[in-house]
Parts: sequence; structure tokens; C-alpha cells
Amino acid sequence: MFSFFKKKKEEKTQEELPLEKELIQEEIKQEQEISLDEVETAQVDKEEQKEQLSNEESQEHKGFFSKALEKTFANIKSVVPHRKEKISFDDIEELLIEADVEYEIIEKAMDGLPEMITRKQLRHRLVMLFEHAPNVDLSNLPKPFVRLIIGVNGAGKTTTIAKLANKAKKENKSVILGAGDTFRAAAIEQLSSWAQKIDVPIIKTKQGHDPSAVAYDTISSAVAKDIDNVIIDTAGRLQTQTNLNNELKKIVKVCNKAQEGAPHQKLLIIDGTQGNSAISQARAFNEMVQVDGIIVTKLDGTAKGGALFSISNQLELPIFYVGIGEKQDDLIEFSPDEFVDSLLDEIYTQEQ
Ligand SMILES: Nc1nc2c(ncn2[C@@H]2O[C@H](COP(=O)(O)OP(=O)(O)OP(=O)(O)O)[C@@H](O)[C@H]2O)c(=O)[nH]1
Repeated sequence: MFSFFKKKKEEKTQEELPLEKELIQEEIKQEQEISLDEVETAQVDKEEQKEQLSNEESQEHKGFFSKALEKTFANIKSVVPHRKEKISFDDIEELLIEADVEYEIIEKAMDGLPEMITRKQLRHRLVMLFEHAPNVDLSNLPKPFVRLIIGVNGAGKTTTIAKLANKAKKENKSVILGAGDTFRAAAIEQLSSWAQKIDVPIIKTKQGHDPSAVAYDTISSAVAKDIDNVIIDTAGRLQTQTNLNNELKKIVKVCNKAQEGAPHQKLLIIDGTQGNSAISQARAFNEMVQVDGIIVTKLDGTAKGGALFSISNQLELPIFYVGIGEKQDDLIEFSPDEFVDSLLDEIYTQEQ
């Protein structure tokens, strides 16, 4: 039926029916306008959907922080048991001490605040403590993107590598691991069993062999196989600090030989249960190889969640992720806003 009319329309010439042609043109124009409207509506819908998703993600993250920080919040609640609109300077100071924020940092954050402090005033100051932003453009990563994982034994390096690899895989990115802690056989075994569990390839060697060679082979293999991510483990302790220093420096140099610009991130793993006492140890690593960012582990098991403020501010480094459990999914991207909000939700009523 429609094709019949269409055919009829086609048969009519310009000379015969100018008015009808005009009408058809008007019809086409309207159709085009409608489809443009539809595209615009679809775009708005998409934007709204995106915003809703990121809001949901943000709520989800806040939920994770609230759960992980239960112990820290219990301490805070002992100072301010009920939510308020304004909280006194002294109470804020005390609750930040309870959360294990260093006193020097508390003084810095609260300098010049009034006797009664609103949520908005405190929020601004606390978020400002995380002013050190990542220096890598995460939207335009090199391939392979090479991350070197450093930190003391027991901080959670191996587990965090598994979590990072798992996250990349979930985002449909390929990953290869390098078992660069050749100092201890157990470290190689532990990383191998994680690699098997999350089904990613691993380059390893025997205990005592050169970790730089492992790093080189892992990057070369990633280049040859077109793999997106390389994550390399390193030893947390050697016979002496000088040995560790030399070894880490050599690994960095060799990574750059295997691929110019690598490692793109040197990530320091810090055990969150150590609170502020981890800072001096972190400084030592930062002096050996310039660290690009921090991952704080075991945030779930500690009442010292406030130490994140001091760790980031004192070391002048961004926190990329926090570990909130022992499983492969227990890693969340760190967001200063969400972290501060989940803390303020415990003590303040919502800002009107
Ligand atoms: N609760 C909790 N435990 C964690 C977290 N991250 C790591 N762990 C645990 O901390 C312990 C040490 O973690 P590893 O990953 O073995 O630490 P490592 O730095 O590789 O240490 P070595 O194996 O000694 O070199 C393990 O029992 C992990 O399960 C976390 O975010 N939360």
C-alpha cells in the first residue's frame, strides 16, 4: 500500500504538480526534524543514563567506604554520637585524632575555621588535603601500560597485583604478570597461584635470579603479544637497604630499555593497618625510585582510616586505590570526594 503511494509520488513530475512537490518536501523536512529530535532525545537520555550510572557508582563506592571504615567510624562516633548541623572546633579536632589523622595535618586542615563548623566548611578543607592528582592521563594509556609494584613484605603487594589484574580483565583488557620478587620462592609461588586463579599469563624465573630480567621478559612478551597491561612484582626486602635500592633502580632502568617510558607507574603499596607509621617507610621507597601513586591495603581491618589524609598529604602523592578485603574484587578506586563524604555522613546532617 505504502509503496503504491510512493510509486505514485515518483511518477508525478515537477511541472505537473508543483504544490504537491512542496507538500512532499515539507513532509520530508518534518520527518528529518523528527528524527533529529529523536537523536537529541536519545543523546539526552544517554547523558542522563551516564550521570545516573556514575551517581550509582559513587553511591556504591560510598557504601564500600562506609563498610570498610566501620572501625574508624566507631571511634569518630565516640566523640560525636549524633548527627548535627554544626560541630564545635574542639570536637572535630578530637574526632580527627581518633581517626588517626596526624596532628600536623589536622592543624593545617583546620587553620582559620570558626568555633562552630558546618559540613561544607569541613568538607572543603578535608578534600583539599588530597590535592595531589595523578600525573598519568588515564584516558590515553600507552600500550603496554607498565606498572611496577613496590612496598615492604606483607603490605599486600601480591594480593593487590591480583586485584589489579582482575580489574583489568573485567574491563576486557589483557594482562601479563611479572614475578619480580625473586628473593623469596614463596613470593613467586603465591603470584603464580593468583595468576592461575584469575587466568592471566605470568613470566617467572627461579629464586635468586635477576628480577630485572623478569621485568624485561614480561614487557617484551607483552609487546610481542599485544597485551594491554603489564604488572611487575618486586621484592620488599633484601639483605640490606642498599641492595634493595640498587635492585629497584636497576629494574626501573631495564623496564625503560624494554619499552621507552616504562614503567609508566611505580605504585607503592602501604599497609593501612599501620596508619601514620607507614609514612617514614613510604618516604624511603619514594627516595629510592620516585613513586607515582599509592595503594592503601587492609582498610577494612583498621580504625586508622584517617591516616589516608596524612599519607597522601605528607608524601605529596595521590592515592589510586584502596584494598578492602582479601578477595580479588576487594579493590576500589579511591575518590577523595566519596571518602570525605562517607566520613561526614556519620557526623553531619545533610547540608540544606
Ligand atoms: N583484610 C585485608 N587483607 C589483605 C588486603 N590486602 C592483602 N591482605 C592480606 O595481607 C596478607 C599479606 O598480603 P600479600 O599480598 O601476601 O602481601 P605481600 O606484600 O605480597 O607480602 P609478601 O607475600 O610477604 O611479599 C595476606 O594475608 C592478604 O590476604 C586487604 O585489602 N584487606
